[in-house]
Amino acid sequence: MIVLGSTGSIGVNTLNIAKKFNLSVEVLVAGTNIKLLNEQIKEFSPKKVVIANAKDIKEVNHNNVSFGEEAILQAIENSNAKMVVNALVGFLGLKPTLKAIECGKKVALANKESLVVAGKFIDQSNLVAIDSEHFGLWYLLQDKKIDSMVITASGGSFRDYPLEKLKNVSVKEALNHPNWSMGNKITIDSATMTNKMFELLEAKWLFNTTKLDAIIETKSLIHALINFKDGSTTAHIANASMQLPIAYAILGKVEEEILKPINLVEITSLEFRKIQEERYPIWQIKDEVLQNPDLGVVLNAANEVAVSKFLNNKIGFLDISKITLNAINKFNKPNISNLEDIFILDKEVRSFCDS
Ligand SMILES: NC(=O)C1=CN([C@@H]2O[C@H](COP(=O)(O)OP(=O)(O)OC[C@H]3O[C@@H](n4cnc5c(N)ncnc54)[C@H](OP(=O)(O)O)[C@@H]3O)[C@@H](O)[C@H]2O)C=CC1
Ligand SMILES: CC(=O)[C@@H](O)[C@H](O)COP(=O)(O)O
Ligand SMILES: [Mn+2]
Repeated sequence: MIVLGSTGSIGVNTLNIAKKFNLSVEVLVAGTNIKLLNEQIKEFSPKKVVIANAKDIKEVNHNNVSFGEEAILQAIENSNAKMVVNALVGFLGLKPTLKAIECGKKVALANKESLVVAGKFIDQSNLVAIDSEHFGLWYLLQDKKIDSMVITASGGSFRDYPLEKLKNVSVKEALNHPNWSMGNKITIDSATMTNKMFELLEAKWLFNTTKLDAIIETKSLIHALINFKDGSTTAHIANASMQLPIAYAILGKVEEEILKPINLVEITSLEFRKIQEERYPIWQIKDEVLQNPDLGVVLNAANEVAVSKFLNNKIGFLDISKITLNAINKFNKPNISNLEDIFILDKEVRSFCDS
C-alpha cells in the first residue's frame, strides 16, 4: 500500500496495522519529521519516499526520495500498489485523493477535508472513510428503515472551561484533547467543533442523507448512533482508538481482536450534552452548511487559515470561529460546478481571510 502522511497520528496507526497483518508498504509520504520517517523506512523498506521539502532530502535514508505536492501525485501514479491510505491533513489531501481514484486504486480516506470540499465530485465506489464516527455508522447499518443518524463529539479541550476564559486560552491548552491523541490541526478543530461540522458533511456524502446531528458524549466511547423508524436506537461502542476503523478500511474484514472490549461496569456512567452555540459559535451555521454543502469549501479554507494563525500565536482561540463565520458571511452563495471552481474559491477565501 501507499501511506500518505505516514508520520502523523493516523499514519503511525496505519503502519501498526500493516505490521500486525504483514502488509507490504511500497510508498511512504511524510512532511518534515525525518527522524520518524527514517525509522519507518528501516522497518518497512518502501520502494519510494516523498517528503515536503527539498532541503531535507539529504537527511532521508533512502535512494529514491522526491519532494513536493506534484511528487506525491507522481508516486501514486507510478506505484503498482492497489491501495492508498490518505492520512494527509487539510486541503493538501484533495489532489492525492482524486489521483488515487483516477488510477483505480482503493482509497482509505482519513483526509476528511477531501470530502468536505469536494464530496459531490468524489467517486466512492472504491473508497472507505477512516473516521471513528463514520465507521460506527457503517457498523450499525442494517436493512431497516432509518430515521436519522447521530455522531458524537467529545466536546474538545475546552468543554469544561468557563466561557469567559476562552478568550485567553493558550495553544498548549487547546492541544490537550480529553480523549484522543491526534495531529494539531484536527485537535484544534475538535475544540472549536469544526471537526464535527466537517464530519456531518462527511456523513452527508458517505450516507446520502441530511437527517444528521451530533451530540457530546464526554468519554468518546459511543461513536455513533442510528435512530430507526421503528423507534429503536442502536449505538456503536468501542474504546477510543483509530486502529479498528483503520483495520476495517485496509482489510475489509476483521475477525480477530484489534481492541480490548469495553467493560461497562468499570466505566460506570456516560454523560451526554447538547452542543451549545455559546461555547461553539460555529454550530450556528450547521443547518446552513448541511443544506448548502458547497459552503464546505469556504468553511475549510477559512478554518485552515485561522487554525494556522492560532497555532502560530497570531490570533486568539475565539478568533478562529470569528474568521470562519466572517468568511461564510462573505462567500455565502458559492457556485461550485466543477473541481476547478473548488481550487479557485479556496484561493479567494484564503486571501480574504489573510487580508
Ligand atoms: N488523528 C486522528 O485520530 C484522526 C484524523 N483524521 C483525519 O486524518 C487526517 C490526518 O490527521 P492526523 O494524522 O491527526 O494529522 P497529523 O498532523 O498527525 O499528520 C499529518 C501527516 O501529513 C504529513 N504532511 C503534512 N504536510 C505535508 C506535506 N506538505 N507533504 C507531505 N506530507 C505532509 C505530516 O508529516 P510530518 O508530521 O512529517 O510533517 C503527517 O505525516 C486529517 O485529515 C484528520 O482530520 C480523521 C479521524 C481521526
Ligand atoms: C478519532 C476521530 O474520529 C476524531 O475525528 C475525533 O472524533 C475527534 O474528536 P472530537 O469528537 O473531539 O471531534
Ligand atoms: Mn472523527
